[in-house]
Amino acid sequence: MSRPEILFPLFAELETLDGVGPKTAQVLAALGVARPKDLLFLLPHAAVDRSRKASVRDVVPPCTVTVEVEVGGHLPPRQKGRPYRIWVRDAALEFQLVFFHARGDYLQKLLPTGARRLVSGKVELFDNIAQMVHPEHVLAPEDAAELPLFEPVYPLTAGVTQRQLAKAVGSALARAPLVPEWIDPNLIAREGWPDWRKALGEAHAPQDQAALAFTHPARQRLAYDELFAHQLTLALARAHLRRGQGVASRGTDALRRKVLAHLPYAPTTAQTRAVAEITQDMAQPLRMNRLLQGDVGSGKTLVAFLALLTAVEAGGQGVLMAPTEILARQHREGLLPLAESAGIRLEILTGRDKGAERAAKLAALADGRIHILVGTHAVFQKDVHFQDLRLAVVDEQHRFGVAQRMELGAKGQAADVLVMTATPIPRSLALASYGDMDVSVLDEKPAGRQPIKTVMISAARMDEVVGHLARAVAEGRQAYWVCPLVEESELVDYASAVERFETLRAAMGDVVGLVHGQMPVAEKDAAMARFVAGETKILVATTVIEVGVNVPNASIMVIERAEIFGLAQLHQLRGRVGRGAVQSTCLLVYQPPLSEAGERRLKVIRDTEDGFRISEEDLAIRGAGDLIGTAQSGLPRFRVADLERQSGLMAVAQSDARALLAVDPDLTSPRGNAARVLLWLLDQDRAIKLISVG
Ligand SMILES: Nc1ncnc2c1ncn2[C@@H]1O[C@H](COP(=O)(O)OP(=O)(O)OP(=O)(O)O)[C@@H](O)[C@H]1O
Repeated sequence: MSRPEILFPLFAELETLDGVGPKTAQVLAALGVARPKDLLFLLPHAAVDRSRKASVRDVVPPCTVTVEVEVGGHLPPRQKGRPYRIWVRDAALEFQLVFFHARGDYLQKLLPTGARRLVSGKVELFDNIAQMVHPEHVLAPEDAAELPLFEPVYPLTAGVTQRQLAKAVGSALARAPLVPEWIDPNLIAREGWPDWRKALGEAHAPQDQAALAFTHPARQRLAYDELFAHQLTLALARAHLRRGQGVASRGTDALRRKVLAHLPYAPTTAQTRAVAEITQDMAQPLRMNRLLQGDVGSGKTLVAFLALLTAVEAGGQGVLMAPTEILARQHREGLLPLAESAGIRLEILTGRDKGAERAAKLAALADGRIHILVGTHAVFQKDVHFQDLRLAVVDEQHRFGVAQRMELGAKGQAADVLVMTATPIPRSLALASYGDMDVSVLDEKPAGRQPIKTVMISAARMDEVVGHLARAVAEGRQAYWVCPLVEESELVDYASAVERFETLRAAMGDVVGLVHGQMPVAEKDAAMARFVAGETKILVATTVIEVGVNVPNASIMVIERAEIFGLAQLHQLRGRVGRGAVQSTCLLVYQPPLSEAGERRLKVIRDTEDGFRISEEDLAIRGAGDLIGTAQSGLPRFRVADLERQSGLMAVAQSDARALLAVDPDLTSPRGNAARVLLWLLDQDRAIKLISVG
């Protein structure tokens, strides 16, 4: 489907806008403004009161004021480095305009003696004389209308001025067409929201401070538009995936029974429930698109494996994709005995497989001799063919976005998709990231786990930390030691893993191992393997161990410079211990002095092990944009909507979007067509391609 014609002017080149040349266009591009329409959604974040006063005498300096003046006379600097002064007089008072490093001929032109000018800027008292240093605006009285009484302030990037931006926005606004309404009329009426064009006008021309608040109807509406477009995309993706002729994979329970009998423990209630939800979904002829969300250590891997067995029981194959080589290998090690007990073949495929060995694996995969494949991204390479892929499990996919999920489904005719994430996220964010999926939650940890003892300790007491560690190692325990960065940064004195490794090794000998992101993969694996085998007792690491690493015997976690880590990250890191039956300890080592905010954050970690609570606190402290690092999280970057403060709108948008698609799956009704316009405006048009009817 092509772009609606009414939107053409908004999709023209930026240079077609007033006051935008090639240079400005480049600067705007850095702001994420590619087309005139993007300017519409670049809302002012503040505004300056430029209401006209008769005299600077009417205000109490220092303060921004806008007055009309008559230029009295110029006082060029008598010495280099001194300012250039110009006497002016408003209705009641004489004062000075002050310029540093300004050229006299330029100022003579701007403010000729005897002329009348509207000047606006900050006045302050200097030697009891009112002065305005570098007025922000100087206008001829006949141009006064150019300066609104309440001047919007746009987020700026170097290289473009407020005035240029305001002009470009104005020019884009003039192109905003009358659009059909895409929001549910009942909702509009209930909320008292303006129509789209009016909302844009009001948001860009605030008349008072209240107009800048996220609660203002114009802003609420524009935020809702954004959330609605996003949820519509997710709902379309969901409908599309489910519509893709799914295969009903009905298990026989035969393999699962064998594996469960072999396990040294019983699944938790939550695991059993999740498996039931998943297998029920797999038995449907619709394609499954499901998220398995579970806090650290809640036992997601077993759930995924039982789902994979269901695919095999139904006569098909399954694949489990991990984000890193280390994790893929760990899954293989953990699952191999279980696969053997079920009498099926499980293989691993990563970027390291080459030549004849790889070819043999691919052949075995293509004719169905391999039942379950575990691996990295390599499992989705073009030449990897399954005989009958029924289920794709993706581990730790908070690094993927909706677009990648759409691609993933394309492998195998209509494989069911199960995504595992250990990142507990608040509901509003979960809806933003995973609104296209159905969700199973593991909200229970396996029995017998002891709470982790978490303490905050100053780096000044490093000797005690090392002493504690030495005693624990002597008792046969294992520990992780996490450092923030690999190489000593020139700017910030972060502890470096390499350096820490060397000092610990000097103190404790070769029971100390090292693993960091810059190491060659083979070395990394070998270091991990030595730790898993218990050959090394202390593993100094960077955050590469953050996600998913499982060494149940490790019961101590030292995190150095804990105050600079994010809460979610600390929670993930700490989750590496407390996986066995012994009491585990987590030492949050901070560099004093600890800031108030730093202390508050570390205390959150110290006081709870509940990932969902931690994520709520994190959201409260940091804000949604930061929370999972939007760029890599797949969480869309909302331009207008504020996920923290407008989170309520997200749920409304989701049900509204699903409701619209229920009655108009192809978006062909008048409201459906209006929604298409919205999707184009907000760069969600790829969703339209998912609709069968163009
Ligand atoms: N029901 C259970 N009872 C006891 N132990 C279990 C149970 N289920 C899983 N485990 C064990 O708990 C540990 C953690 O499981 P798993 O690695 O699947 O956690 P996870 O949910 O993937 O957590 P993370 O995201 O932190 O890696 C493993 O050693 C696993 O064998």
